[in-house]
Amino acid sequence: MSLEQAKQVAAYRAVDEYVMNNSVFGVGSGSTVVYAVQRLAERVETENLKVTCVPTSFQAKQLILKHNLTLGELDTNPRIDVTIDGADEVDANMTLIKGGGGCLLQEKIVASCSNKMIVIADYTKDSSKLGDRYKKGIPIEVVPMAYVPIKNKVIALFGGDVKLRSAIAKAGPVVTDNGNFILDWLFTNQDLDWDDVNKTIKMIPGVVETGLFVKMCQKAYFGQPEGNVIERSA
Ligand SMILES: O=C[C@H](O)[C@H](O)[C@H](O)COP(=O)(O)O
Repeated sequence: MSLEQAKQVAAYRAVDEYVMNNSVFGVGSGSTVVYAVQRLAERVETENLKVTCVPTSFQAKQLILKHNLTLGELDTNPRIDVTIDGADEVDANMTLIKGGGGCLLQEKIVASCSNKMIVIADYTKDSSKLGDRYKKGIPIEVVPMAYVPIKNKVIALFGGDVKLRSAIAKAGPVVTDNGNFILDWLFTNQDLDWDDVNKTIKMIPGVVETGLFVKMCQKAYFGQPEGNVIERSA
């Protein structure tokens, strides 16, 4: 079974178990979420479900529109029943690294407004400690003018190295959906207190959000090479 099929089985399982009629659904971002929205669209069609979808990125909004699903926003739907989102890595304590695809701020806002946050991923995201498998570091979304002092402060506080993320199809840095830059912090100590790290980095002026999701996710589904799905709960 391919990696894509592993993503698909996890996404389908989560949507089948968690999305209910007359509910508000937070739509995460990334390649795995594409399958979740596909499955939701099938269920809306066949079961005539009424679901309002709140996006976590430009990509998520486009997915909702493409499948003719009902688009909502936090102004009108400040409470979300369940958000289903991908992750770059999930550790044994259900702490997540997110933002590998440049989306993390709106994802964290929507997750924070959700009764439940469910992660869908393939088996390569399942780790014991952060950094075991995801080697690109922890994304930090920053206000552009502050990226150099933030980089220096993160290194002084916690060590490792920090890189400004470069765009691929554009000269210069990645610019997020919110007009900010992304720093990737390549940490070396895997035994840090991630709750403390998250709070400390967030207090640096100019930091908008970190890709560390601590105590936010209740359940993760990992699609396996054999086609089965492994679940982990917080
Ligand atoms: O920035 C992107 C988001 O945080 C994604 O949810 C995360 O990178 C996982 O994406 P994928 O499902 O493509 O591995």
